[in-house]
Amino acid sequence: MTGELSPIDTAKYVAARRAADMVEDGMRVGLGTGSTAAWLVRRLGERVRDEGLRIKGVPTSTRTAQLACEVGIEVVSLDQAGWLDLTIDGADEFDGDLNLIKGGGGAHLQEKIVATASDQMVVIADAGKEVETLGAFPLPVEVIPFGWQTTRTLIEEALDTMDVLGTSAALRMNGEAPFVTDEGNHILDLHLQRIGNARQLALVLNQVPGVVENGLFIDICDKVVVGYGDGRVELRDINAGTIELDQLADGAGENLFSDLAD
Ligand SMILES: O=C(CO)[C@H](O)[C@H](O)COP(=O)(O)O
Repeated sequence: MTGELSPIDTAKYVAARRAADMVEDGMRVGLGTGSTAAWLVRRLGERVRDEGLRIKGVPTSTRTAQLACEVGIEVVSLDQAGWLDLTIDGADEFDGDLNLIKGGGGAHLQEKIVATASDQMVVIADAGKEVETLGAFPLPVEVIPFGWQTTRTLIEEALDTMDVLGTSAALRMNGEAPFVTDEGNHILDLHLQRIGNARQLALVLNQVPGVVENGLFIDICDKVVVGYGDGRVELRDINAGTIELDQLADGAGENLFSDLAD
Protein backbone atom coordinates (compact mmCIF):
# COMPACT_ATOMS: atom_id res chain seq x y z
CA MET A 1 0.00 0.00 0.00
CA THR A 2 1.25 3.47 -0.78
CA GLY A 3 1.07 4.43 2.91
CA GLU A 4 4.36 2.61 3.29
CA LEU A 5 6.26 4.99 1.03
CA SER A 6 9.83 5.79 2.01
CA PRO A 7 10.57 9.39 3.11
CA ILE A 8 12.01 10.19 -0.35
CA ASP A 9 8.97 8.81 -2.15
CA THR A 10 6.72 10.66 0.31
CA ALA A 11 8.57 13.87 -0.56
CA LYS A 12 8.20 13.22 -4.30
CA TYR A 13 4.54 12.38 -3.87
CA VAL A 14 3.59 15.50 -1.90
CA ALA A 15 5.52 17.76 -4.30
CA ALA A 16 3.80 16.20 -7.31
CA ARG A 17 0.39 16.32 -5.72
CA ARG A 18 0.75 19.98 -4.79
CA ALA A 19 1.95 20.91 -8.27
CA ALA A 20 -1.02 19.08 -9.80
CA ASP A 21 -3.23 21.71 -8.12
CA MET A 22 -1.60 24.36 -10.34
CA VAL A 23 -3.16 22.80 -13.43
CA GLU A 24 -6.37 24.53 -14.49
CA ASP A 25 -9.21 23.52 -16.76
CA GLY A 26 -8.40 23.95 -20.44
CA MET A 27 -4.62 24.05 -20.00
CA ARG A 28 -2.09 22.49 -22.34
CA VAL A 29 0.39 20.84 -20.02
CA GLY A 30 3.86 19.40 -20.57
CA LEU A 31 4.18 16.14 -18.66
CA GLY A 32 7.68 15.32 -17.41
CA THR A 33 9.43 12.00 -17.05
CA GLY A 34 10.64 10.08 -14.01
CA SER A 35 9.25 8.76 -10.74
CA THR A 36 8.17 12.19 -9.42
CA ALA A 37 6.53 13.11 -12.71
CA ALA A 38 4.73 9.77 -12.67
CA TRP A 39 3.02 10.77 -9.40
CA LEU A 40 1.96 13.99 -11.10
CA VAL A 41 0.52 12.19 -14.11
CA ARG A 42 -1.42 9.80 -11.87
CA ARG A 43 -2.82 12.70 -9.85
CA LEU A 44 -3.86 14.57 -12.99
CA GLY A 45 -5.56 11.39 -14.17
CA GLU A 46 -7.54 11.37 -10.91
CA ARG A 47 -8.55 14.98 -11.44
CA VAL A 48 -9.66 14.20 -14.99
CA ARG A 49 -11.74 11.31 -13.73
CA ASP A 50 -13.13 12.82 -10.51
CA GLU A 51 -13.42 16.54 -11.31
CA GLY A 52 -13.91 16.45 -15.07
CA LEU A 53 -10.67 18.42 -15.54
CA ARG A 54 -10.11 18.95 -19.26
CA ILE A 55 -6.46 19.22 -20.28
CA LYS A 56 -4.27 18.33 -23.19
CA GLY A 57 -1.06 16.65 -22.09
CA VAL A 58 2.20 16.69 -24.03
CA PRO A 59 4.39 13.84 -22.74
CA THR A 60 8.18 14.08 -22.72
CA SER A 61 8.84 10.38 -23.28
CA THR A 62 7.16 7.21 -24.46
CA ARG A 63 6.98 6.08 -20.81
CA THR A 64 5.03 9.16 -19.80
CA ALA A 65 2.83 8.96 -22.89
CA GLN A 66 1.86 5.42 -21.97
CA LEU A 67 1.07 6.33 -18.35
CA ALA A 68 -0.89 9.44 -19.35
CA CYS A 69 -3.04 7.37 -21.70
CA GLU A 70 -3.58 4.73 -19.02
CA VAL A 71 -4.88 7.30 -16.52
CA GLY A 72 -7.20 8.96 -19.03
CA ILE A 73 -5.36 12.17 -19.93
CA GLU A 74 -5.86 13.37 -23.50
CA VAL A 75 -2.41 13.12 -25.08
CA VAL A 76 -1.34 15.34 -27.97
CA SER A 77 2.02 15.99 -29.59
CA LEU A 78 3.91 19.23 -29.03
CA ASP A 79 3.24 20.23 -32.62
CA GLN A 80 -0.47 19.65 -32.15
CA ALA A 81 -0.48 21.71 -28.95
CA GLY A 82 1.69 24.46 -30.44
CA TRP A 83 2.51 26.23 -27.18
CA LEU A 84 1.98 25.11 -23.61
CA ASP A 85 0.61 26.90 -20.55
CA LEU A 86 2.66 24.92 -18.10
CA THR A 87 5.19 22.10 -17.93
CA ILE A 88 5.69 20.14 -14.73
CA ASP A 89 8.71 17.86 -14.50
CA GLY A 90 11.18 16.36 -12.07
CA ALA A 91 14.88 17.14 -11.84
CA ASP A 92 18.08 15.52 -10.65
CA GLU A 93 19.51 18.70 -9.10
CA PHE A 94 18.42 22.32 -8.71
CA ASP A 95 20.37 25.28 -7.36
CA GLY A 96 19.43 28.61 -5.79
CA ASP A 97 18.89 30.21 -9.22
CA LEU A 98 16.59 27.30 -10.15
CA ASN A 99 19.04 26.05 -12.75
CA LEU A 100 18.81 22.31 -13.14
CA ILE A 101 20.50 19.08 -14.06
CA LYS A 102 18.04 16.76 -15.77
CA GLY A 103 18.26 13.59 -17.80
CA GLY A 104 18.76 10.96 -15.14
CA GLY A 105 15.92 9.17 -16.89
CA GLY A 106 17.43 9.85 -20.31
CA ALA A 107 14.60 12.11 -21.48
CA HIS A 108 16.17 15.57 -21.19
CA LEU A 109 16.08 16.29 -24.94
CA GLN A 110 12.30 16.14 -25.19
CA GLU A 111 11.99 17.61 -21.70
CA LYS A 112 14.01 20.68 -22.66
CA ILE A 113 12.09 21.24 -25.89
CA VAL A 114 8.74 20.93 -24.11
CA ALA A 115 9.74 23.12 -21.14
CA THR A 116 11.10 25.80 -23.44
CA ALA A 117 7.81 25.83 -25.37
CA SER A 118 5.86 26.60 -22.17
CA ASP A 119 4.79 29.80 -20.46
CA GLN A 120 6.02 28.32 -17.23
CA MET A 121 8.14 25.38 -16.07
CA VAL A 122 7.49 24.04 -12.58
CA VAL A 123 9.88 21.44 -11.19
CA ILE A 124 8.78 18.93 -8.57
CA ALA A 125 11.51 17.48 -6.40
CA ASP A 126 12.35 15.99 -3.04
CA ALA A 127 14.47 18.26 -0.88
CA GLY A 128 17.58 16.12 -1.43
CA LYS A 129 17.81 17.45 -5.00
CA GLU A 130 18.66 20.97 -3.80
CA VAL A 131 22.37 21.84 -4.13
CA GLU A 132 24.53 24.89 -3.70
CA THR A 133 26.49 24.15 -6.88
CA LEU A 134 25.36 21.83 -9.68
CA GLY A 135 27.53 18.88 -10.65
CA ALA A 136 27.49 16.15 -8.01
CA PHE A 137 24.89 14.35 -10.14
CA PRO A 138 26.54 13.17 -13.39
CA LEU A 139 25.52 15.49 -16.22
CA PRO A 140 23.74 13.63 -19.04
CA VAL A 141 24.64 14.56 -22.61
CA GLU A 142 22.69 13.01 -25.47
CA VAL A 143 24.92 12.13 -28.45
CA ILE A 144 24.18 10.51 -31.78
CA PRO A 145 25.47 6.93 -32.09
CA PHE A 146 27.63 7.71 -35.16
CA GLY A 147 31.18 8.33 -33.96
CA TRP A 148 30.12 8.60 -30.32
CA GLN A 149 33.64 7.75 -29.09
CA THR A 150 35.07 10.67 -31.07
CA THR A 151 32.33 12.87 -29.62
CA ARG A 152 33.31 11.67 -26.15
CA THR A 153 36.97 12.57 -26.77
CA LEU A 154 35.98 16.03 -28.01
CA ILE A 155 33.77 16.53 -24.93
CA GLU A 156 36.58 15.51 -22.57
CA GLU A 157 38.96 17.90 -24.33
CA ALA A 158 36.41 20.70 -23.99
CA LEU A 159 35.96 19.88 -20.29
CA ASP A 160 39.71 20.40 -19.75
CA THR A 161 39.14 24.10 -20.39
CA MET A 162 36.06 24.38 -18.14
CA ASP A 163 35.65 25.18 -14.45
CA VAL A 164 34.82 21.62 -13.39
CA LEU A 165 36.53 19.15 -11.06
CA GLY A 166 36.20 15.99 -13.17
CA THR A 167 36.39 15.34 -16.92
CA SER A 168 35.33 11.72 -17.45
CA ALA A 169 32.40 10.86 -19.70
CA ALA A 170 30.82 7.43 -19.29
CA LEU A 171 28.55 5.79 -21.86
CA ARG A 172 25.25 5.01 -20.16
CA MET A 173 24.43 1.32 -20.37
CA ASN A 174 21.22 -0.66 -20.27
CA GLY A 175 22.52 -4.03 -19.13
CA GLU A 176 25.10 -5.16 -21.68
CA ALA A 177 24.04 -2.71 -24.40
CA PRO A 178 24.28 1.09 -24.63
CA PHE A 179 21.19 2.91 -23.37
CA VAL A 180 19.08 4.18 -26.28
CA THR A 181 16.92 7.30 -25.92
CA ASP A 182 13.46 7.82 -27.43
CA GLU A 183 15.25 9.58 -30.31
CA GLY A 184 17.56 6.60 -30.92
CA ASN A 185 20.64 8.27 -29.42
CA HIS A 186 23.09 7.43 -26.62
CA ILE A 187 23.84 9.22 -23.36
CA LEU A 188 27.24 10.18 -22.00
CA ASP A 189 27.19 10.88 -18.25
CA LEU A 190 29.78 13.50 -17.34
CA HIS A 191 31.28 13.08 -13.87
CA LEU A 192 32.13 16.68 -13.11
CA GLN A 193 31.57 16.82 -9.32
CA ARG A 194 31.26 20.60 -9.39
CA ILE A 195 30.23 22.89 -12.27
CA GLY A 196 31.68 26.36 -11.76
CA ASN A 197 29.93 28.04 -14.70
CA ALA A 198 26.89 26.05 -15.79
CA ARG A 199 25.75 28.58 -18.39
CA GLN A 200 29.10 28.51 -20.18
CA LEU A 201 29.34 24.72 -19.99
CA ALA A 202 25.88 24.29 -21.51
CA LEU A 203 26.89 26.42 -24.49
CA VAL A 204 30.28 24.73 -24.97
CA LEU A 205 28.85 21.20 -24.85
CA ASN A 206 26.21 21.91 -27.47
CA GLN A 207 28.92 23.10 -29.88
CA VAL A 208 30.65 19.71 -29.96
CA PRO A 209 29.72 17.85 -33.18
CA GLY A 210 27.62 14.79 -32.32
CA VAL A 211 26.09 16.35 -29.21
CA VAL A 212 22.33 16.65 -29.48
CA GLU A 213 21.54 18.23 -26.10
CA ASN A 214 22.95 18.47 -22.60
CA GLY A 215 21.00 18.13 -19.35
CA LEU A 216 21.67 21.64 -18.00
CA PHE A 217 18.48 23.70 -17.84
CA ILE A 218 19.58 27.32 -17.48
CA ASP A 219 16.93 30.04 -16.98
CA ILE A 220 14.15 27.64 -17.99
CA CYS A 221 12.60 26.76 -14.63
CA ASP A 222 10.34 29.32 -12.92
CA LYS A 223 9.35 27.47 -9.75
CA VAL A 224 10.35 24.40 -7.78
CA VAL A 225 7.85 22.63 -5.55
CA VAL A 226 10.00 20.97 -2.90
CA GLY A 227 8.63 18.03 -0.94
CA TYR A 228 9.88 16.75 2.41
CA GLY A 229 9.67 13.29 3.93
CA ASP A 230 7.31 14.53 6.67
CA GLY A 231 4.75 15.80 4.13
CA ARG A 232 5.77 19.48 4.17
CA VAL A 233 5.88 21.31 0.86
CA GLU A 234 7.72 24.52 -0.02
CA LEU A 235 7.67 26.59 -3.17
CA ARG A 236 10.88 28.16 -4.50
CA ASP A 237 9.87 30.95 -6.84
CA ILE A 238 12.44 32.68 -9.02
CA ASN A 239 10.75 36.02 -8.29
CA ALA A 240 9.27 35.54 -4.80
CA GLY A 241 11.83 33.34 -3.02
CA THR A 242 10.73 30.55 -0.68
CA ILE A 243 7.06 30.19 0.29
CA GLU A 244 5.76 27.62 2.76
CA LEU A 245 2.81 25.82 1.21
CA ASP A 246 -0.01 24.13 3.07
CA GLN A 247 0.93 20.80 4.41
CA LEU A 248 -1.06 18.25 2.49
CA ALA A 249 -2.08 16.25 5.49
CA ASP A 250 -1.71 16.21 9.27
CA GLY A 251 1.62 14.49 8.83
CA ALA A 252 3.22 11.51 7.24
CA GLY A 253 1.32 8.29 7.55
CA GLU A 254 -1.59 6.38 6.20
CA ASN A 255 -4.03 9.25 5.76
CA LEU A 256 -1.58 11.13 3.56
CA PHE A 257 -2.08 8.47 0.93
CA SER A 258 -5.67 7.46 1.52
CA ASP A 259 -6.70 9.03 -1.79
CA LEU A 260 -4.41 6.78 -3.77
CA ALA A 261 -5.37 3.46 -5.23
CA ASP A 262 -3.24 0.46 -4.27
O1 LIG B 1 15.24 14.37 -15.88
C1 LIG B 1 14.56 13.40 -15.67
C2 LIG B 1 14.33 12.33 -16.67
O2 LIG B 1 15.09 12.56 -17.82
C3 LIG B 1 13.89 13.23 -14.34
O3 LIG B 1 13.05 14.30 -14.15
C4 LIG B 1 14.93 13.20 -13.27
O4 LIG B 1 15.82 12.13 -13.54
C5 LIG B 1 14.29 13.00 -11.89
O5 LIG B 1 13.78 11.71 -11.79
P1 LIG B 1 13.01 11.22 -10.49
O6 LIG B 1 11.76 12.04 -10.38
O7 LIG B 1 12.72 9.76 -10.76
O8 LIG B 1 13.90 11.41 -9.31
